[in-house]
Amino acid sequence: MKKKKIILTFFLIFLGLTIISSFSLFSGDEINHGFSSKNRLMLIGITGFLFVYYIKLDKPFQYAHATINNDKKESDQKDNEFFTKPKVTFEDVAGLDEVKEELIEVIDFINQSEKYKKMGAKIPKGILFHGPPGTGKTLLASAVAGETKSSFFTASGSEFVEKYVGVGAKRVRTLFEKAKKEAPSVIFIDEIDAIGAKRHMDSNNEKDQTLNQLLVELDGFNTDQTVVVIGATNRMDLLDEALLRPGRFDRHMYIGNPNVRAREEILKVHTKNKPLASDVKIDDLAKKTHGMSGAHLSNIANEAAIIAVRENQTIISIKHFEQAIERVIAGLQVKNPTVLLKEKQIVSYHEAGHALIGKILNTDVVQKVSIIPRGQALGYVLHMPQDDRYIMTKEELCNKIMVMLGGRAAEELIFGHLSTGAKDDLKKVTEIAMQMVCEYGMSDLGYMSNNPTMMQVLGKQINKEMNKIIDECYDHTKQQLKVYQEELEKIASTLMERETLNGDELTALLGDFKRKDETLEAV
Ligand SMILES: Nc1ncnc2c1ncn2[C@@H]1O[C@H](COP(=O)(O)OP(=O)(O)OP(=O)(O)O)[C@@H](O)[C@H]1O
Ligand SMILES: [Zn+2]
Repeated sequence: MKKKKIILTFFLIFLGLTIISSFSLFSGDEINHGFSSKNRLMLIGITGFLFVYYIKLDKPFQYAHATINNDKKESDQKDNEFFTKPKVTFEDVAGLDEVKEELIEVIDFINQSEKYKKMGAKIPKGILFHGPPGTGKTLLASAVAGETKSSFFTASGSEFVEKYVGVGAKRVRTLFEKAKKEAPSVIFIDEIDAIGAKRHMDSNNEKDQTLNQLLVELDGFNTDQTVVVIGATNRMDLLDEALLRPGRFDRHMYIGNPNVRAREEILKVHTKNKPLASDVKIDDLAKKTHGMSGAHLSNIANEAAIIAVRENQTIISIKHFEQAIERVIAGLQVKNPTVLLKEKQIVSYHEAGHALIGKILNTDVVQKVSIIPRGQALGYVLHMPQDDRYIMTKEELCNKIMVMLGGRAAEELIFGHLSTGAKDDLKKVTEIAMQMVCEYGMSDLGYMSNNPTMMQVLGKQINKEMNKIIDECYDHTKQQLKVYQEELEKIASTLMERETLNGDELTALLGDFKRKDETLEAV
């Protein structure tokens, strides 16, 4: 290949020179020198063709070059390991005002570290974000780096345990070394519970070594280095005490699910660059998305846009958002479901039971009842609380249980037997009853506050109290359904026919059904 290339190089030089000389000779008499313009054109054509061939021949050299580039890329990648470019600032983080306010002090420390160092002030180097998933912990940490134009290093606790098996402790050291070298920097360790969970007294396993290294690193850097470490977890209760001690992760910030105002802000951020129809009212959407996290809301905004594109629309309307909410809450709609007629009947009564009890007790607003299978559910009722609630009374918790038992009670009332369809309902009911007894002191056992020793000793009595609550709620639910059986049949048969009813349709279908309230009092 090399020989061929050398010969071709010489030949091309020779041809090139001939063409050049043909031009200089041409200044005189072209015919005398034997270079007609036709010949010259032919010569240029042949040279061009050979040149292309020459370039093709050169390809292996290019590959070699590419390999060198790849090697360089790999070494760059190693250098950039853990490093992420922060693309957001506080403007991109909606709501969370109290947390942002607290973080302003940290930002000031990074931006004006000299001011603090002069005063000998020790600024918290370890901050712990804790709270449910998808509430913006990662986003917030990235925004701290963005606001301070710091280098941003991210790692996940589970990565140290799963990806870097055997070298977790070494990777932690590397992470801190890099961050110190690039200071000012922000280190973000997500899922910190994966390495920071309580150590076992007798074991010296790899996870413990990684955690020990993390503790060493946290203790190791002083105020001269402007490095702030932010950890995040959904399970703060699992963390080793040592990690939370002063000087380590000693500032704890709870990042919870957004309230209605924050949901509105988050939806605004995520619909900012999307063409919205005039029927989309962000404040209404915020009310309809109770209990959802920022990640859910960003998902809904994106899903609504995708649905609109799928329908060949140029703007996103409220109907697309409603479909997106359903998709996010209830899962994907099952295409061509094969549900037997008998099953469809059972599901219709089951969902009608939930919806009707919700209406009777006037708990949350029923937004939709459907027997179209979604995800693993054969039917579902979407209900949303009217307002954000922070305190609930015993009566309200019982009402919640009754709505959940409405499905099972309707099945028993109409068909005289039970089915497996109430599995999830029963799980949720048991959870609430357990909280009522063990956390809220709402049973005859009185105040308990989730004390593990007490729970062990009183195990049987706790069960008895929980059963008492659930049984009473179930009896009451069945009574209600008996009184309103006519309405139950009406909802179920409409569902059989139309498969879905929205909140307004349900209200219209029931009319002034509460007229029976007096009868119920007498039951
Ligand atoms: N307050 C918020 N403002 C704007 N967007 C938000 C907010 N909270 C969450 N989001 C959106 O949700 C996405 C996921 O959030 P993020 O990854 O920060 O949550 P997280 O709390 O770190 O979750 P996890 O605990 O599961 O790691 C973000 O990329 C963003 O699009
Ligand atoms: Zn149910």
